Amino acid sequence: MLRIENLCVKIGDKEILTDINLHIEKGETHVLFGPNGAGKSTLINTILGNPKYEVANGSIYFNGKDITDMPMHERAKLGIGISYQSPPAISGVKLKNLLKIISKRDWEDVEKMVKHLNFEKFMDREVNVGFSGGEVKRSEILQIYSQNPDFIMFDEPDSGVDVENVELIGNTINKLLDKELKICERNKSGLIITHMGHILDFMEVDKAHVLCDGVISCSGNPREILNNLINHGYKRCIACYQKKKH
Ligand SMILES: Nc1ncnc2c1ncn2[C@@H]1O[C@H](COP(=O)(O)OP(=O)(O)OP(=O)(O)O)[C@@H](O)[C@H]1O
Repeated sequence: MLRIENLCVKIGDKEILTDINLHIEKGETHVLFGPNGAGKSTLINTILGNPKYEVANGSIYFNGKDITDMPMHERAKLGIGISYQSPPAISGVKLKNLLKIISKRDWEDVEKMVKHLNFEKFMDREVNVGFSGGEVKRSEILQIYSQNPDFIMFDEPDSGVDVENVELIGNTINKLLDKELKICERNKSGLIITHMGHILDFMEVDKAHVLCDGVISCSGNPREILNNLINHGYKRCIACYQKKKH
């Protein structure tokens, strides 16, 4: 579904991502770990086509199509979506009305999801205005469910969220990514960015990557990598990346 080859990304004169290779098949969900400033947001913004990020080298393919130079709105039309870490508040627009505009699903299904996320009382409120951290995450999940893209990036869906809501968000992401189906029957793929991996207690992912200083320093079994991070922090990953670099 998504293939990234030898991607180098700059902001101004500064190279932020170096030689990124990433392949996420249809039906797969990958997780991206990395310390602060590693380049995780840069990677997802580049996949989205945010013009602030310049692709200095390499290519991005989506369902076989080269989207490296494609504008953001066309990528969205192809089925690339994001659930943001800190989306803006939209004064004057009720959540219910926004959902009616962006939704590609039957309204009945959206209402079922509203109920599942215990979000009924937020439908008549202005989007994200005065929402707590956990409420913003649920609002984002609801919006991405309504838009129904095929490839979904979740930027830190578990940060600032209490245990009950991490479980609810994890279960909902599982639903969004067709996790109840066999991998060959799924139509969705995902990329999840997380610092500490709490969300992984409630969902299955297929592969993990660690990004250090703009380089993917290792990829492999998510649980193994997460246990390593819990026990040793990013120190070992940075040492590993420095060994590879020299
Ligand atoms: N406009 C900019 N000019 C120069 N450097 C920038 C600019 N925007 C981002 N950077 C740098 O790019 C690097 C990667 O930032 P990015 O936000 O992608 O990291 P991240 O892994 O998402 O971090 P975090 O986990 O803290 O959110 C950082 O060193 C950051 O300072």
